Amino acid sequence: MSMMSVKGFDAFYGRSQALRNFSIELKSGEVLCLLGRNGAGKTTALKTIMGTVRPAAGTLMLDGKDLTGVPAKDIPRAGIGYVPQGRRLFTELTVWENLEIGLWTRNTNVSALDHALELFPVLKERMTQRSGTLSGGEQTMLAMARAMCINPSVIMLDEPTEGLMPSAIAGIRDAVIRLRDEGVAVLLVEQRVDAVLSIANRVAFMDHGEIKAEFDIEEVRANPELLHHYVGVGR
Ligand SMILES: Nc1ncnc2c1ncn2[C@@H]1O[C@H](COP(=O)(O)OP(=O)(O)OP(=O)(O)O)[C@@H](O)[C@H]1O
Repeated sequence: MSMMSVKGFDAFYGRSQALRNFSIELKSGEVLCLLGRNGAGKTTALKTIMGTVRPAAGTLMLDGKDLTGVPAKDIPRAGIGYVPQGRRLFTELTVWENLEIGLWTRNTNVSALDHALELFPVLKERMTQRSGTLSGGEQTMLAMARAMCINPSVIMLDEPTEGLMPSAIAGIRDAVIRLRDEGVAVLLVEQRVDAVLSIANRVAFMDHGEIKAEFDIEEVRANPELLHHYVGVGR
């Protein structure tokens, strides 16, 4: 049973504070949705966990291992997969080459790749295609498959369905649910209320770099005005 724990992250861009005492706990087999208005600090929270933004204070633990201050390049090796906003694929490289980079990252073997392709069979037929020419949904699937190639205990997804058609969104949602059911801990930044309600186990509301409140999804379903209250969205 895997567990990631972030405690008391502060982060700054110059003199402006982007994270304030940011703390979350995430267990294997659950999806925690991070919700907040534009600029609340959601992406910064993920980048700070990945080590590309250095926290001024706070600790990061994964399965009892202290990852605080570990260089960004070693975070995926420790088992944290990341699908950044906009996917960040190597668009000039083929599907296979992008996946290979995932495998090299943690020296995982082909079983990790087989598993990723089982989740996203559409990629199997496109291994030699340049990834920049994939559809938006396929690109997101490739970014998720690449993250799966490290056999992650935790996977963090930053608005994976942004800009996708409804049919592609459903595919991504199913994939996230499968990852969760396989015991991966999922941290999801997602704006779509219907997606949040259908896949999250818990919701953490963020504002001005801080977690303001956290609820089990049942509480949010029973009190949808919470969404309006914290992020200004209705149903
Ligand atoms: N590289 C940077 N340099 C300076 N300020 C930054 C930088 N990146 C983000 N910020 C600022 O930090 C704050 C938090 O940004 P962040 O991208 O984490 O928010 P977000 O909640 O992910 O927003 P969105 O929903 O719009 O993606 C914003 O005020 C943003 O302008």
